Amino acid sequence: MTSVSSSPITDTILNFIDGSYREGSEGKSFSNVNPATGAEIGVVHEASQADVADAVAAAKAALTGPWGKMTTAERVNLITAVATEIERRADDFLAAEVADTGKPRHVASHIDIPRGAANFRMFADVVSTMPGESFNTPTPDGGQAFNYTVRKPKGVVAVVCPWNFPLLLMTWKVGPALACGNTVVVKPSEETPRTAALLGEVMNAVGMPKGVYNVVHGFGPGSAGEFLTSNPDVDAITFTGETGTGQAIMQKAATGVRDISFELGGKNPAIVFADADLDKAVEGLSRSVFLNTGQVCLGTERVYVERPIFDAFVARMAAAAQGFKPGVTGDRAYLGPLISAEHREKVLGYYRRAVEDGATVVTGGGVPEISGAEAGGFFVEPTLWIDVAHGDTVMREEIFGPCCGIVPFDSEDEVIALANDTVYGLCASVWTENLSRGHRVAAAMEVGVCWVNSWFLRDLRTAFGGSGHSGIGREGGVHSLEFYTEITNICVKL
Ligand SMILES: NC(=O)c1ccc[n+]([C@@H]2O[C@H](COP(=O)([O-])OP(=O)(O)OC[C@H]3O[C@@H](n4cnc5c(N)ncnc54)[C@H](O)[C@@H]3O)[C@@H](O)[C@H]2O)c1
Ligand SMILES: O=C/C=C/C=C(\O)C(=O)O
Repeated sequence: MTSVSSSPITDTILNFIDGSYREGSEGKSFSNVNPATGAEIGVVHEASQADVADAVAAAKAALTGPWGKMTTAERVNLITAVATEIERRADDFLAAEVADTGKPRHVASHIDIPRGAANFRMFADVVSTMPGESFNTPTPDGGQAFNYTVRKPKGVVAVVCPWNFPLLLMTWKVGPALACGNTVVVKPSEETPRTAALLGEVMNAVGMPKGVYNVVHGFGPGSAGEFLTSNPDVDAITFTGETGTGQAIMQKAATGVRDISFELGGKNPAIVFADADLDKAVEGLSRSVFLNTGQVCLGTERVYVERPIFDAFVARMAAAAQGFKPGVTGDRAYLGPLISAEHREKVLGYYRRAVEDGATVVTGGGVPEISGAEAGGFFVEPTLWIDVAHGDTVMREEIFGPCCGIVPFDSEDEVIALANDTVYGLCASVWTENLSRGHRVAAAMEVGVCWVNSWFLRDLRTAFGGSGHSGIGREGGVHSLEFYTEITNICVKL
């Protein structure tokens, strides 16, 4: 059986439990919609609490089966084979991701799918090369002791993911989790079930022992998400999503004292100094505001520009914004749809709120005229505001759409204070040709990641995550090992 059985009308998307695809045991299902057209293209089988329990039990059993007995080298070979199979089936993953998200094919083919494979290769390397820790310890009797650490998998890891980069963000967790010898139960977003389900075919194809990788479909409260995070046999929870959801999951994780890794929301600032290379800043920031239709946690939703170049910057950004044509089938298709009608209403609510609060709409602010198959898609116009106050709602709350407010500043101290005045702390970017200032201001940002004269450049070995309401913990390179393993220190009296 495969992840998706297709009919002339819609696809049926199944759960993947203990190496097999199956419907939900309570016969519940929900609609899978293509956001570019608004049309139903599939039916997703919702996992019941019993199905989720079966998935957790299968993951637990796999820990003591062949998977749990494998050497690191054997695990590395398997997850490397997963990466190779994802690359071999890149077109299938591309079709699945585009169907679920409506995003333009060039976005998914350049970002989402390649990172799906890279996230497995990266952590195969990390676990193969990660040194251990040891100490020669003088002892009170004048002798010696030898201390060293061994790392063991945490166990069954619950992986709860969002809809904006479904394969990327799921494998960013599954890759290191499996590399470290854990097993996983994945709960993809209800909006984007396909690539997580499809990965089950890859796991079977490479000979991954059954129960190592499981997928349960559903929603959050009262559904698969809550059933999974409250299951007492889950040993750790890694979650990416909204801050409010993180708070709800954290309460469930407290039962049983499970470790958590959270990648949450943000309200990321960009600072453009008067000496910035304007071409670089406009290219980088227009991507940061409009890539993936602004549905990027690392995206920029507030830009502070040093006053002497404010008007020039606004004009250049407006021209760039108008180059992002809504639509995914046109030859210049750059701006895909938002993920759902509900999310579009949320974003349009912020578009209205900005104007109510006195903002000037430089470009956009509404819904584009689109005809044909995409007339039913969840599109909005790329939007820029000026005459926004730092304290306005659209400058403080995460919108998660293709829009940003632009505010002038006059001094370095002033703009550092403005940038850091938020409950979030995910990322920032600083644009200046004075690199001493670039280093200085970047270090002053209270965020997990700060880019200087760049954005979304990713070295997967680096620490990735946020502070404050943007998350708990860091993932990436050896930082993922800290979350996905338990350490035992062994002391031997010599
Ligand atoms: N920091 C990062 O790296 C990062 C990356 C991508 C997205 N995000 C954030 O994710 C959000 C957008 O994604 P979203 O709308 O899918 O987020 P969301 O929080 O609505 O949902 C995320 C996942 O959590 C599940 N869920 C919801 N309520 C739950 C509950 N009570 N218990 C268990 N599971 C539950 C959902 O079904 C979904 O699978 C934005 O806030 C964005 O900033 C952060
Ligand atoms: O929308 C958020 C994107 C997050 C990206 C990563 O987690 C990554 O690049 O590893």
